[in-house]
Amino acid sequence: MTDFQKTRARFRIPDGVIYLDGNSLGPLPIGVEERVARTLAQEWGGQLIRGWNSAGWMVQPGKVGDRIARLIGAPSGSVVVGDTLSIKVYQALAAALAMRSDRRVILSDSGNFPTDLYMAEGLIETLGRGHVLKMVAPEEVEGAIGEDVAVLMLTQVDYRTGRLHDMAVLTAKAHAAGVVTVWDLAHSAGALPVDLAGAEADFAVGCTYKYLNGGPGAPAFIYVAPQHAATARPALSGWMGHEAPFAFDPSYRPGAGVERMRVGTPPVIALAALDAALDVWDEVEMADVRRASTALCDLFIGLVEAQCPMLELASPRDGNRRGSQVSFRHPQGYAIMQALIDRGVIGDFRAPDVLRFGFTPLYIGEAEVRGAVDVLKQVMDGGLWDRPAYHRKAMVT
Ligand SMILES: Cc1ncc(COP(=O)(O)O)c(C=O)c1O
Ligand SMILES: Nc1c(O)cccc1C(=O)C[C@H](N)C(=O)O
Repeated sequence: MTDFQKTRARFRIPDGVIYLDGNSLGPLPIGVEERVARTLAQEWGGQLIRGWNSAGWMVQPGKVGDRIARLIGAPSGSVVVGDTLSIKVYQALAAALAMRSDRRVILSDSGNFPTDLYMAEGLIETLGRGHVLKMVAPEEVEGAIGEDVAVLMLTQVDYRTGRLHDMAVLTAKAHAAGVVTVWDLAHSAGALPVDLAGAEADFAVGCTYKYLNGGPGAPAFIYVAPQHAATARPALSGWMGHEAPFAFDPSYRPGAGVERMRVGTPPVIALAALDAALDVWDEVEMADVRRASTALCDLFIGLVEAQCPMLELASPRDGNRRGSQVSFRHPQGYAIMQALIDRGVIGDFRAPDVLRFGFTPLYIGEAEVRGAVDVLKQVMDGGLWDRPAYHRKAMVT
């Protein structure tokens, strides 16, 4: 059984802050500071260009990928890390479309994160072959899977509501109709148990700055199912995905397996930070994380509904259908969130009216949940959100 008291001591959270936004940016794991300092001083400073070999910088994307693979039910050698999630979405979708070149529909849902949809739109234009992006409501996805669809592209956990798609059921339905699947695990990796191999997912991507605590701008990951890895077409054919980058061949030959999804030079310092951030997962069982996070979310929902009845639950009530976040709606959601942040309770706001709170037992416990609801009640009962400063929108919300 995981001891979450121990894992909490591994994160740097400022005094007086209740941090409920790890679903957007995870907090700083303490070991990261030392590791980055070592990478800078000993590796970059001491080894200079030799570090690509002697410090293992060149093989980091696959090594860190293997550590993430373990958390998402993927076999070793099937995940590689680098670039941003938007780029990885593009690559996975392009490779998936190439596998189903006789069809033209990309099916997604209105709960998907905008960048995934934007990248699909851009790819459609670049391909210029008449693909269409078909969007349906999340609950209509299953019924919309048919033999016209080339690729089903979904984010497993809805960034706004936390609603959780059943990956195994939707992937099986997709495969029965000859549809290739692309799963975005941005809000799932490190939040709940994911079983890519068990679900027989074709492609998956995700970011590492949320529940994996890799830091702002931490590189993304991509998974390619082993049976596709030797034939998947990497749309972004950069030299690091080449079979032999240092042969400096004038034409591209894809590298072995998932390595072909690498593009350019790996972000060595960010990868070192991420590698150190992943250490905490060596001590925890994902099933324990899930059990504890569901309990924290349930507790939060119960307390908010009892004490702040003017807020309307926007997340599924059933913990099995929810990720690791809880959202409530209120027309003054933005100002309410600013008032909370001002009082040390950090969640976030998503337009038009969603107050979003992420819970992870790695550093959040029952006391923080109760403390956050106390502050929320004070803000609501006292109308403390109704100040001009709380209505002014910041650049990043
Ligand atoms: C589902 C999803 N996809 C993509 C992104 C962002 O991608 P990127 O890391 O390229 O900014 C996010 C959050 O920022 C997200 O929640
Ligand atoms: N990636 C982000 C960023 O660069 C700035 C601000 C927020 C983010 C986020 O991660 C947003 C997040 N994906 C969301 O679910 O809203």
